[in-house]
Amino acid sequence: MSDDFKRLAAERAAEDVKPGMKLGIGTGSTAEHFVRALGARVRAGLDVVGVPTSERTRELAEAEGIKLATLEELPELDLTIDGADEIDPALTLVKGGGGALLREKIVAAASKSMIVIADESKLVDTLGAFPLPIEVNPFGLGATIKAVEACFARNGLQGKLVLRGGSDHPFVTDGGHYILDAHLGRIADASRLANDLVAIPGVVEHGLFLGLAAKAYVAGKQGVTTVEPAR
Ligand SMILES: O=C(CO)[C@H](O)[C@H](O)COP(=O)(O)O
Repeated sequence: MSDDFKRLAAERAAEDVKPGMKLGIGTGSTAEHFVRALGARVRAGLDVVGVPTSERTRELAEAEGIKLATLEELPELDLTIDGADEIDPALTLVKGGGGALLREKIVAAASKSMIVIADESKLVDTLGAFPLPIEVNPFGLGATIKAVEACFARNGLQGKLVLRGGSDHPFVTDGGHYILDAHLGRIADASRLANDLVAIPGVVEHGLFLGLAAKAYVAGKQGVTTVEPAR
């Protein structure tokens, strides 16, 4: 069911793509539905160029026959379409469940607009039930973990910090980094936490996306709903 909702949201977003657009293309199972829907439109004659946010997305987009470029070649994009792990009423997101948060954030920030696609289970009142992914440089991992824990304490937060994949076989991102998943439960002030996390030298990026999403297409039993940021 949830996968059908993901597909519906993705197909709705594919309708917003206009000829000539330079597109950021997200990562994850919802984004994969978007890539397939976009591929169908491309094969029917739509001329667009996409910048993928992961190697996984690149492979699928290539297989779908979508013209691709890098962000070096196209540093300004019209629209990015991507999934999310959590979406709050301000359209602040938690992303990175699929491990692509760094490239996803760089691509979204280089886009004039970002549309989030999701099934309704991703809508939350307060972020934090989904573990917050924090991408870190492998160098000095122990010191970075201590600094991240101190940052949580300053922010009145506590919870397990788990190295994705475990210490024997850590998950490695497309950029060669590790991911720490922070089980915080509830993030009352995402903006403050985001600013504190990026100030830690070993932190490359975190999965809080603030002020990037213009709207979300969220699909559920009632069909696809357009969600805009609550002011
Ligand atoms: O941030 C992401 C990948 O880094 C994904 O957008 C997020 O994990 C949602 O995934 P899915 O669409 O599979 O539910």
